[in-house]
Amino acid sequence: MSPPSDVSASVVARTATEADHSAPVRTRGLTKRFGHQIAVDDVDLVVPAGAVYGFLGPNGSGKTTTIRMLLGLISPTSGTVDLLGAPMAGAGRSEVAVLRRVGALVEGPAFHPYLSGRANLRRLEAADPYADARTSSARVDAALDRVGLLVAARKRYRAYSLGMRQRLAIASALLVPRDLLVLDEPTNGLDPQGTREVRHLVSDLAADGTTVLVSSHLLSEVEQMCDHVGVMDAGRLVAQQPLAELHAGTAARVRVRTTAGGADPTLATLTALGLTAAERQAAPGDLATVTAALGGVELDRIVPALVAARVPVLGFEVVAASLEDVFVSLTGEGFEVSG
Ligand SMILES: Nc1ncnc2c1ncn2[C@@H]1O[C@H](COP(=O)(O)OP(=O)(O)OP(=O)(O)O)[C@@H](O)[C@H]1O
Repeated sequence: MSPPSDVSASVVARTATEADHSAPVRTRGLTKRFGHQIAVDDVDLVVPAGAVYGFLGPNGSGKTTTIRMLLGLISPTSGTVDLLGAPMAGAGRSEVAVLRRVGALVEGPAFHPYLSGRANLRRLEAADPYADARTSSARVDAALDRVGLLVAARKRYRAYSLGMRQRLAIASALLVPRDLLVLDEPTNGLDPQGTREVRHLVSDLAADGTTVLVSSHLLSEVEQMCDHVGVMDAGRLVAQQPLAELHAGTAARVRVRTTAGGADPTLATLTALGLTAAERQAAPGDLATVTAALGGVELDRIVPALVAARVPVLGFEVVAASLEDVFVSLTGEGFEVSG
């Protein structure tokens, strides 16, 4: 679907002008086709240094495919990827060196249920041809400590809660120091407690200066965890902005409470002033609430115009559009807002 609103037009325009050459993740025209299907379509992703970047989009919108291309797990049909300032053109030595500084959780590692958390990480360490065996045990314990699992290090994996299992998976991505962490839907399938644990862990890692790219199909999660957001829809990146800017740029609506019944003149008055998408909802006790998008209409003209039209105004307020409104306008109906 093409971005329908003026909101989407402005945020996409911004994407094109954004020029941050120090960005830990930058793609240009990144595209992936599977047969006739375009899974990722001309994506210019820019993840600024130090950001917690929420890669948001409905299931099937192309997030995982994009992440797999970033990490060199599949090759793009066209377009380029720069990670930590270096072009990722193949599987050469320089690419491997860059990828050592990138921790990733795409499909979680397979953990052995009867081994402890610590023993599981040691197994993964032992399988890493680049790992220094002399520092292995210290690094395993540092990673366990980083995700708050040192006290449970000797417990068997199968006794771990869902949140602990996911934190162990993130620990496996932290066995060597990382400048960039890429997490694909890290809270998928977790209970609320596990989700909170992962969210806090991501905040802690970001506070230490690690840039984090985290994908999610849940708006509430991105709102709570991230400071930047990129929105995918049907393979296209339809918005990319700091979250605060997206909030600031959202169209405000006015809300009028009135007792005007019958042929209520409120809708017509607001529309005549230039407000758009006016809606009336009846409320108990002869009350009605009329809302409309403010657009560029001067606020101080509204109440006098309503009074002149003999609308009994019981209440008048301006409400900022929620991010949910913005994302629904970008990706259409059916976008999941929370889990
Ligand atoms: N290996 C593949 N072969 C064919 N089609 C694929 C392949 N991988 C992904 N696709 C298709 O590409 C599209 C994007 O999938 P992708 O997994 O990247 O989306 P997503 O946003 O990560 O969604 P989800 O959260 O459900 O994984 C989907 O229509 C999917 O069916």
